[in-house]
Amino acid sequence: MTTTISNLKNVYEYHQGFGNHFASEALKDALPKGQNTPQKCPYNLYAEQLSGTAFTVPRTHNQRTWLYRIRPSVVHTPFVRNTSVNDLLVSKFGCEDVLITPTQIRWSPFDLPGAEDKINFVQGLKSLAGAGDPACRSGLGIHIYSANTDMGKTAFYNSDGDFLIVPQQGTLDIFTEFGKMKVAPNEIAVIQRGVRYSVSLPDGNSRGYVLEVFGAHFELPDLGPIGSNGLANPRDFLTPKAAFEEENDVEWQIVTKFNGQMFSAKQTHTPFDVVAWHGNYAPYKYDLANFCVVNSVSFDHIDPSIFTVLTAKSDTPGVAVADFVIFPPRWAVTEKTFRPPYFHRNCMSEFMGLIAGDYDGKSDGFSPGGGSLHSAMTPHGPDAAVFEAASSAELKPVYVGRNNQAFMFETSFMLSLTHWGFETCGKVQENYYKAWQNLENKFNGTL
Ligand SMILES: O=C(O)Cc1cc(O)ccc1O
Ligand SMILES: [Fe+2]
Repeated sequence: MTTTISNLKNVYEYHQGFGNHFASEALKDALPKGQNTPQKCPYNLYAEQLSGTAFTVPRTHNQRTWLYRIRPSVVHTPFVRNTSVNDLLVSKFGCEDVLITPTQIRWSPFDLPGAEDKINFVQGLKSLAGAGDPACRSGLGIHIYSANTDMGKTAFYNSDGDFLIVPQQGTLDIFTEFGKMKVAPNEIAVIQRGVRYSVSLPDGNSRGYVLEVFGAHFELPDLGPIGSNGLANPRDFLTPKAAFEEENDVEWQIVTKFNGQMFSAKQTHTPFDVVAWHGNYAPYKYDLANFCVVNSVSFDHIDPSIFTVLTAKSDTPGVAVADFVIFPPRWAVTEKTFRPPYFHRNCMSEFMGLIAGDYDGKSDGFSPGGGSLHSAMTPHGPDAAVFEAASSAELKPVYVGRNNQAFMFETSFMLSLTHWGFETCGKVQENYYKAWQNLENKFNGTL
């Protein structure tokens, strides 16, 4: 017999704030008072802790949540290797068959699934590039997803790292153990290691980008002399409030990526049975329109670190495993300045994607749903057309694209490419290098 009782309270309601310790109840008094593990929990719920950091890290870094649920998540059959879920999601960049090149790469928009294909979010994830290995808790993966089907009674959790998800087309309706959140293009979501979720696609065809970090969690960047406000403000981060369903005698599949391999297990109850939770390890979303842009109001092009939304720090101060950086709509007002991105070679590697509109560094060929990779020490910068136009443009204040939203995953790791990303996807633009070939010698020897 099947019973599904949906508790509609709190659905798409959110707690506000970044990194807060929240207390969330879908039923009144479902959280134990004054302790975590009472002999009997309210409503006969089971107490379960989800740890996001080692127990013993410094208190300021400690992340964990207590979940009060109808059944503990251990009630499932053994995990079995399941290669049919997805074999294009790659994690072991140090040892798998990957490709290495310093050359500049640009991808045309990645294909949406064909109408005859039924691809859900987990099946639609494909790796483009990455570094390191989840087993050593070090490195990152850069993936895209392209999907058109709800996950239904399949829940996914990533045992390897945190996902920062950047939808480019189609809203993601995500049922997590912590509650439900809707994430539309121009919003992002972070779903940490271990958190179970199922993605529905109310708009059908959906596409986006994923940054996976293996050994770190995302933080707000330090603001230095900027002071205590600006960039991504903590109160604009939204974590779902507890919302649960009760469902028995219904088959659920739990899928996990564990040390780079896909596994699945079965259980006969919903994993979304958390009636209450408290703690600071919980998924969240953020609307990029809330980013408070800080930039030069006098002269010169400032480094893109001013646009950092979130950073996953390495153990070296100031050096990120990966930064999530955006190029949001903003006023450009600098005087006597070449305003677009400068020519440069960076010790970091830069993967870029485009959510909507244009990017001021490129005149064409960089399109929403596509991407580019400029790896460590590989030269890049404005294309010839952008250089010509910006070198003689009138420097009045201009608003840079009301609907533009480009972003960058910037990493201190050196990235390898997957076969799918470099070959099979068929989206790599052979002629990308030509974007710069018309930059002529204009040297005239006199001032
Ligand atoms: O390469 C890019 O387009 C990203 C970028 C933008 C910018 O304004 C300065 C440096 C940089 O790497
Ligand atoms: Fe760059």
